[in-house]
Amino acid sequence: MRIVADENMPALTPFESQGQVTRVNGRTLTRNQLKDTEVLLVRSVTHVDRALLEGTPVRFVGSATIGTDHIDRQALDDLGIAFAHAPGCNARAVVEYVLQALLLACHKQGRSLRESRVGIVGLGNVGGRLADWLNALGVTVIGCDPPLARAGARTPVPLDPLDAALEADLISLHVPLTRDGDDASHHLIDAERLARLGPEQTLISTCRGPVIDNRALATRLEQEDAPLALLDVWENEPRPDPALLDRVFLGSPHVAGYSVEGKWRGTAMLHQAWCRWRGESAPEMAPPTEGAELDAPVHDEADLLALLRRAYRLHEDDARLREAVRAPDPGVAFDTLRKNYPPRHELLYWRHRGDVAAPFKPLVSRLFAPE
Ligand SMILES: NC(=O)c1ccc[n+]([C@@H]2O[C@H](COP(=O)([O-])OP(=O)(O)OC[C@H]3O[C@@H](n4cnc5c(N)ncnc54)[C@H](O)[C@@H]3O)[C@@H](O)[C@H]2O)c1
Ligand SMILES: O=C(O)[C@H](O)[C@H](O)COP(=O)(O)O
Repeated sequence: MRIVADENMPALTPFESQGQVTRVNGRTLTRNQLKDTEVLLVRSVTHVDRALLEGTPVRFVGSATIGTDHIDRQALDDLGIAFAHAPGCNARAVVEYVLQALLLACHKQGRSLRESRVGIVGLGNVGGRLADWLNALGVTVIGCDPPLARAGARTPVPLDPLDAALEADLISLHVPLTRDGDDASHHLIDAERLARLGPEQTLISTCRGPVIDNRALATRLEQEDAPLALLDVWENEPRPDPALLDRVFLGSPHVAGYSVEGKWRGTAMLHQAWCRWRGESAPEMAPPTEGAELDAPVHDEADLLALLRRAYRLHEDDARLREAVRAPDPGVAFDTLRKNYPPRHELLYWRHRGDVAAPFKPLVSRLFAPE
């Protein structure tokens, strides 16, 4: 069994014990590299479509990601190729990132997160968990998720229209990138919606770059009454617009979900799906943990931010990205940052020590609780 896998995919040992694994650059993968391949394992940088797969022996494609906008599902169906991805694999890492982003934005704007209203657009694995954690902190959350609303799904917060969520003090986007249908999210946040955001508001995006019209955002951020913006994802990755990066409060190179555990779960979920597809029982999975101690009392929001920064420092990603866009080849520099990303553990890897004031207890217990 010949397996081709993205070179940035960790924890491939279970695949290596059942096949011959070749690691490739996912960004430049071509059909020629798949001529003897039955299994293709990708991440979000590989466009998987008919042109890549037609005429190859590939029968199973796995993407170790939550998002699937890089996969042409219709083409896979037409070619009779099985597909699996990894829903929720790195959701926890993204929510930890967003919680830090919210606290940093509040600090910058001189407001308290607990007294602010947060709009969450998309209440799936990431947005739903974020809503739950913010509820636990006593924050008022305005949720927007038309597909869940239509399905009458149970959600951690009541659902409102998009325009209501966009009136919140801080807004965080968690929708898949889609281009068709009633809920299409391409340029969901366009010039007209950006014009309605004011200087006291914050816009955070960790979903996909094209959900915000980046050119319109760069123009809006030049204006005096601009909102604050924090972006992990960009149009035209790996070459985000340097003018836009200049104007955002904090930016990072699409790494909100880049925890050791999130990446590990992504590969493990594909291995389980592959086993099931082969008619074998799927092995149990549990990410490796070491349970190191993290001593961090929490009495106020500054302490909560300090606790989150013990595990991960968003400012470091911001500094690295600003340097990368000035490199001779910014696209290569962006991808190199992601390839050589320093190990970052989710909070559940640590054991928390230290006094926690009553208003913070429900959230802190969630931060360190296993799934
Ligand atoms: N930056 C990163 O590292 C990173 C990591 C993980 C996921 N992501 C992105 O975040 C997205 C969300 O992740 P998730 O795990 O929560 O996905 P999910 O599929 O669990 O949830 C997405 C939710 O968005 C809702 N939705 C769809 N269209 C909508 C619209 N137009 N308006 C409002 N809601 C809408 C869906 O009903 C669903 O509940 C992924 O699709 C992926 O693109 C980015
Ligand atoms: O959708 C996701 O899970 C993430 O956006 C994605 O995994 C980011 O990492 P990449 O696949 O580009 O390495």
